[in-house]
Amino acid sequence: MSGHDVKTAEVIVLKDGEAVAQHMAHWLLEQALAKKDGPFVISLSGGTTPKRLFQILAEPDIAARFPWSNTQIFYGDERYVPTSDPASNYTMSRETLLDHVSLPLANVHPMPTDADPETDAARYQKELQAVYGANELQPGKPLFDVVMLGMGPDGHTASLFPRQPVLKERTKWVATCTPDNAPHTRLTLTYPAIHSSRHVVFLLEGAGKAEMLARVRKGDDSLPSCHITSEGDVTFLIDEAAAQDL
Ligand SMILES: O=C1O[C@H](COP(=O)(O)O)[C@@H](O)[C@H](O)[C@H]1O
Repeated sequence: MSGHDVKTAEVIVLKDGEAVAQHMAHWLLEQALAKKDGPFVISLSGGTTPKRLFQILAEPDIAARFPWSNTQIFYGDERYVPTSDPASNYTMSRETLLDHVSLPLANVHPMPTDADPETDAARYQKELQAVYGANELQPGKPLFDVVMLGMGPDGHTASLFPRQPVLKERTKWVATCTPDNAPHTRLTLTYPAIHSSRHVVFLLEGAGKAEMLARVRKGDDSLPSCHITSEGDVTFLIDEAAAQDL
């Protein structure tokens, strides 16, 4: 996988959403097994796209080989709702994946949503810092092995929404965002936190993603997804429907 930003990113096109989810699951297993010098740290994306991937990771064939005890699970964004709310990204991942594998509880890091958004963003940053082992991001020492991302119909990714102050955040690792046209306040990783990664992988499927993806690849910098970078590599793993305007 190669390319430090969305314009130079490798684009892998597979037949359909099932093929994308299968490819990602096997690739993640390889990455996790290859990680020998510390924990395998992953940030999961939210929304509906990763659901099938999570189910595949929970199937016995992969789940039995995945080094769960060496894996730390974080989230790229969260809707500021209780975990009982069906909009919770954490809850979707728990129901499809976490409840079905031998992952120590201490290795799962849902974004907290029980104080207030600013306090909880700061708490989550501290939780990341504890696993990272430092309070400042250092080039050459990526925070994440893998950051999974999706993309919304307005070009948002994680909860980096168009025109929001969070897009200018260069210091915090986690921040709040209250989008104009989405129902919930969000917590989100910021650009610098996502940049501190070995691999960023956008998972996109369906014709609904096609136009936005084409605009991102052409460099429409009004779209938050356009500004995603990684000190490692950025890859688009997409299906044929999402690729139709490329
Ligand atoms: O709001 C969100 O949307 C994007 C895309 O979601 P999807 O349902 O089209 O897969 C997602 O990546 C982000 O994490 C989420 O919170």
